[in-house]
Amino acid sequence: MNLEKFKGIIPAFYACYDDAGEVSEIRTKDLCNYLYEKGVKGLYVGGSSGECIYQNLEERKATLKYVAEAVKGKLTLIAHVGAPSTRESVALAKYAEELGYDALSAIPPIYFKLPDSSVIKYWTEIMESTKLPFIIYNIPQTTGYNLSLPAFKKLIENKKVIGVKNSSMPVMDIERFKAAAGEDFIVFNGPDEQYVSGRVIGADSGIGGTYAAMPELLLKAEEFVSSGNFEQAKNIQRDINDIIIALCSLNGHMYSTIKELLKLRGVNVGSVRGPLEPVTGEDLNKVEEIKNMIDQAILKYGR
Ligand SMILES: CC(=O)N[C@@H]([C@@H](O)[C@H](O)[C@H](O)CO)[C@@H](O)CC(=O)C(=O)O
Repeated sequence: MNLEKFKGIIPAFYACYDDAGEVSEIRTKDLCNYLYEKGVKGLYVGGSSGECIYQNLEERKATLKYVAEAVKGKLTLIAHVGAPSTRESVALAKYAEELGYDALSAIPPIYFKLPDSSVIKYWTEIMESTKLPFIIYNIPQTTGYNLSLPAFKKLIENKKVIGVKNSSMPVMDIERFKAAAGEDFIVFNGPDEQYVSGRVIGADSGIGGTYAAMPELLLKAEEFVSSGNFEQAKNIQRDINDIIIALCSLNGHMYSTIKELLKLRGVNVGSVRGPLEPVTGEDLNKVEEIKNMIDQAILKYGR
């Protein structure tokens, strides 16, 4: 399979709500068009940034549909279909296939601590439900499940597995997954704070939750890495990290800060859904300062 379409900057897509907190078609499409115009490679739809665990099946299907209607054929589309039950995940997977998505992906099962055998069975049942390729999603800090190398090796025996989105913090995990799976396989860097190091140690591409807040900077970081300009890659990563720390420093959840920031950048996707908390009071004024940090960095590196 030609994996080129998965290589590049792939923002994790945010849940887009109207002012009443319902999934919004128009705002979903606005964010798609905004990111397309910025030049990203694809979208990872309905993952952590998509607030998937706070949405019901119909809402998740609606988002998959609105995104496909807006940018199918223009961007690589990966549907995150991880859900509390296998049944729901399979329903989402089949729907994503109908809509023409390029690949599926899923977190491991949540809430119950299940053995490797159950996790592998869950992922395999999703894979077997469609003809689409599958990208494993390893994110131990939120799911409590840390994908081991033996479990990974077992999973990649299935040729439908074309990649892993690795959000665990040790960059060495990326190196080990890449070493085990080889060239004909995509390892996605998950932690945006180490995009550059993830790429240098073996990641082929990146999917991230802060990319949509500052796509220009991630695209530039990728340009520096792929052209071998490691001094500038290191510098831009430092600026990206200052921005991520600022995004996490306000009184609401990071996604809420990012959504306020996006309003200032010209695209309104509403706010977050509880139990995530919105940014309030004085802290709302600080979002402007974060926008200025991004603007300054864009000017500094040129894009
Ligand atoms: C734990 C977590 O949310 N990790 C994010 C990161 O991109 C994260 O937002 C970023 O590194 C800032 O900490 C991604 O790996 C996952 C993600 O964005 C998604 O699935 O939507």
